[in-house]
Amino acid sequence: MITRLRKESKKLISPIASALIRVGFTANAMTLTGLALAVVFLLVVWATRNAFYGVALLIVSSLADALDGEIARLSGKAGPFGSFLDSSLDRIEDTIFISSFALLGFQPLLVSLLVGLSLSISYLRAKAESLGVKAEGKGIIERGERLIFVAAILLVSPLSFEVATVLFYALFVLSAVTVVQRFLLVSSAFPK
Ligand SMILES: CC(C)CCC[C@@H](C)CCC[C@@H](C)CCC[C@@H](C)CCOC[C@@H](COP(=O)(O)O[C@@H]1[C@H](O)[C@H](OP(=O)(O)O)[C@@H](O)[C@H](O)[C@H]1O)OCC[C@H](C)CCC[C@H](C)CCC[C@H](C)CCCC(C)C
Ligand SMILES: Nc1ccn([C@@H]2O[C@H](COP(=O)(O)O)[C@@H](O)[C@H]2O)c(=O)n1
Ligand SMILES: [Mg+2]
Ligand SMILES: [Mg+2]
Repeated sequence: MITRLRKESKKLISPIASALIRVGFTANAMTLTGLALAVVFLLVVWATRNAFYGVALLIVSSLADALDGEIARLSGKAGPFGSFLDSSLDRIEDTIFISSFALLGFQPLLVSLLVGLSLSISYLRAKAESLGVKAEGKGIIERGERLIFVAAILLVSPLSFEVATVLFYALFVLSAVTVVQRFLLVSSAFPK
């Protein structure tokens, strides 16, 4: 869903990306910055057991994920390596952000299953694209939506663990639905 925001978000993202290019930031440096912020996020949540501080890091890391591509495009350096780096590090960041729930009292088994669902959503897109099937924008909960859910759960958990748990289960179910949607998208594209 949020992928459709891409055009609108350019108004916000492009000026920041241009300024960063002027001070010498490269797309790959921004992609790596997103990962570094995710690692710091995990250390902060581990040390404080309170996600409130981590949310700011998650937001900036997410912003870095939106910025890296824009820096690449505006500097005319978008390419296959950057695409590989961006998507690969996204998976590590997704793993880090979701795994932090285990530090906040969520059921570790469900947390690990949710990590698996999140990675499966992205794997199915990658496999679909390798078979020539477009999967971008397909599925009820893509990465942008997942990040928003994760941020909401982290923000709410210190205030009401019950509400955070409802959001966690909602994210879990929506992620499972997205896996099925993307699976059906690809399986229906080819003769059995
Ligand atoms: C109810 C309240 C308590 C709500 C609380 C939540 C708030 C705190 C808001 C949190 C916002 C923030 C945490 C998340 C939003 C930012 C996020 C939308 C930006 C990153 O978007 C994802 C990015 C991913 O696309 P990309 O092509 O780089 O990567 C692909 C993706 O990983 C695919 O995954 P999937 O398979 O689809 O799951 C992989 O398959 C692909 O391989 C891979 O390439 O998208 C980039 C462009 C976005 C579409 C544009 C959106 C930009 C944002 C609007 C920019 C602003 C974000 C600010 C940080 C928001 C500030 C919020 C404010 C503080 C409230
Ligand atoms: N280090 C990078 C990061 C990204 N790219 C290019 O941008 C595309 C992703 O754009 P987003 O707006 O979704 O981040 C990616 O597919 C690459 O083409 C890059 O070249 N180098
Ligand atoms: Mg990106
Ligand atoms: Mg990305």
